[in-house]
Amino acid sequence: MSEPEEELQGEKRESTKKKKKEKRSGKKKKKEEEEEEEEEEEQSECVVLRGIFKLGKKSHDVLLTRTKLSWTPILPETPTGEVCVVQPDMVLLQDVFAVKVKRRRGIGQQSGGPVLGMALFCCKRRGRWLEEDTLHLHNASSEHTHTWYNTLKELLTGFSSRPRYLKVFINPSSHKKDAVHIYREHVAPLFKMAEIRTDITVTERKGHALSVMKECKLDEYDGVVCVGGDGSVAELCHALVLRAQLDADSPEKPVKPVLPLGIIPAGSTDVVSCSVHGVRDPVTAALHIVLGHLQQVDMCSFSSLGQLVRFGFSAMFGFGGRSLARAEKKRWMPSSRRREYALVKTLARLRPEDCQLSFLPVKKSNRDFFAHLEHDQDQDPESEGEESWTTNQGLYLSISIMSIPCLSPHTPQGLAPNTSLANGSAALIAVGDTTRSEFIKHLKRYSSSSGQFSFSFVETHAVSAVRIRPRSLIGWSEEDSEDEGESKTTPIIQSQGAAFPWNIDGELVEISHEVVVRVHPRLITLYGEEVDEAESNVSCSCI
Ligand SMILES: Nc1ncnc2c1ncn2[C@@H]1O[C@H](COP(=O)(O)OP(=O)(O)OP(=O)(O)O)[C@@H](O)[C@H]1O
Repeated sequence: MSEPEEELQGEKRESTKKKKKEKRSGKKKKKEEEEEEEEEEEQSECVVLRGIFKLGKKSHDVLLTRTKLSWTPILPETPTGEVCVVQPDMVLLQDVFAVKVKRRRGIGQQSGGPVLGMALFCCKRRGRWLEEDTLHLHNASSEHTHTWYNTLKELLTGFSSRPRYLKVFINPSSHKKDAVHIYREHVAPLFKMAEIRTDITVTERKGHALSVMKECKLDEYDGVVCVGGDGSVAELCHALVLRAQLDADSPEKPVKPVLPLGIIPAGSTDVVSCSVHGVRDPVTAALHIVLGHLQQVDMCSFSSLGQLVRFGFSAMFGFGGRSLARAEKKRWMPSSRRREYALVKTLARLRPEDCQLSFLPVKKSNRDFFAHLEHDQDQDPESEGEESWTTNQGLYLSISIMSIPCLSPHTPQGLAPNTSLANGSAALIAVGDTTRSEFIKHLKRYSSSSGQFSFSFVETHAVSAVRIRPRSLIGWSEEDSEDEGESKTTPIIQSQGAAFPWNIDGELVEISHEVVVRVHPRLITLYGEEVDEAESNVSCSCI
């Protein structure tokens, strides 16, 4: 064998050896990790405390591990000596949000009193509803009870995602004007029980929350809470991202806010709240916050002529925008009547938009990447996995871009059931020109089970960006002002001449020129969890 050949063989042997070594060390590492996991599991299942408490009238053998508290009734021996095996009941500590020492107190007595035992305040699940539940454990020994109380408190402080200090914004003008009452009645008592401090701002006008968020000292808080409807939620989400951008001195690129946002629903539709809770319920929402359930959520930026309009979750152009613009002009009507009136009127004057629609589809591999991404991984896939822009010119009755499914009691599976909270893309739903009756058929299917997209005039795509360039110069104001009277609302973007109404997260935004929408994967963290369907108890009778 010649020298170079020998060298080559040597190199090959070396590389095979290296590979084998790497494989061995990989296997070793995996084994070590598995052993560590097992050890952790064993440790968490190790009994931390064991003692006797009365639950109800019966004495129980109570065990506390790092993850759960379980109890089994202590049964007297049967005369035959038979052993009766009873399965223990248990509560996971991840569902416990407070523990208190119980004392016997006379009328008017504020403190002291003999110890009776402990009360554990937990969260019980009923479908998607979270409810408060209390577990009473009685033992008159002060020492025994305090040992358990202190240990439980220490274990509960280990849940690092649970907030201790929250900045709360309440919109007193939301929907039925009962946001303050909802907060006081259903949310404040839970926060108090969980020893969460709050700093409350009752907003006085549109944009108030945004201006407070731009200036307040954020680092002392663990989270922000919004009590209001979708408009308030949108303002706070926008404010959180803007503030993060300002803090990071990043005027171009959106920056992920450090603080999560909790949403207490007090609006008329509560689409964002429904999408992360599955129900419109202030107690469920408050318990997600108290227990620190975090869900990362994709957001979009909406810009026109290179200027940021706002950050948000959804936008509707065409029918959705025009319908909202009509509803806004009848603000004095009750919200459900207003919505029905606007829907019917917009259907009666149904007309397509002549525009150029361009979009950047998301590659399947990119969607899979997000589906498998772990919560704590922080990669920037925005630049990856995109195909090239697709452009269509034509007539559209409606174009929607939604980065969340937009669940609501009216549309239990969402306006965009084909997207999820954190899949790194948005659903583009483009409804081409068709007859009024076909369009109504398509709309009606949203409130039933499915099939809303199985029409030849509807196309859907998973996208990372969309550009809509209206061709017609006839905007909203020119066409509709003569029969609608004066607008009582001020659009966020004032424009000169004809402008097109956009519905961005339920807020009316009037824009004259093209709009570019970009998806920003997992840009914001909300308190809640991914749900696939909202509970529905309403039906819309207007169409
Ligand atoms: N005190 C206030 N008076 C008037 N508007 C306010 C006040 N505080 C906040 N706002 C603004 O009101 C707008 C609408 O609020 P919100 O979405 O909470 O109520 P809603 O429109 O009744 O609910 P929904 O959007 O679910 O129909 C938001 O843009 C918010 O900035």
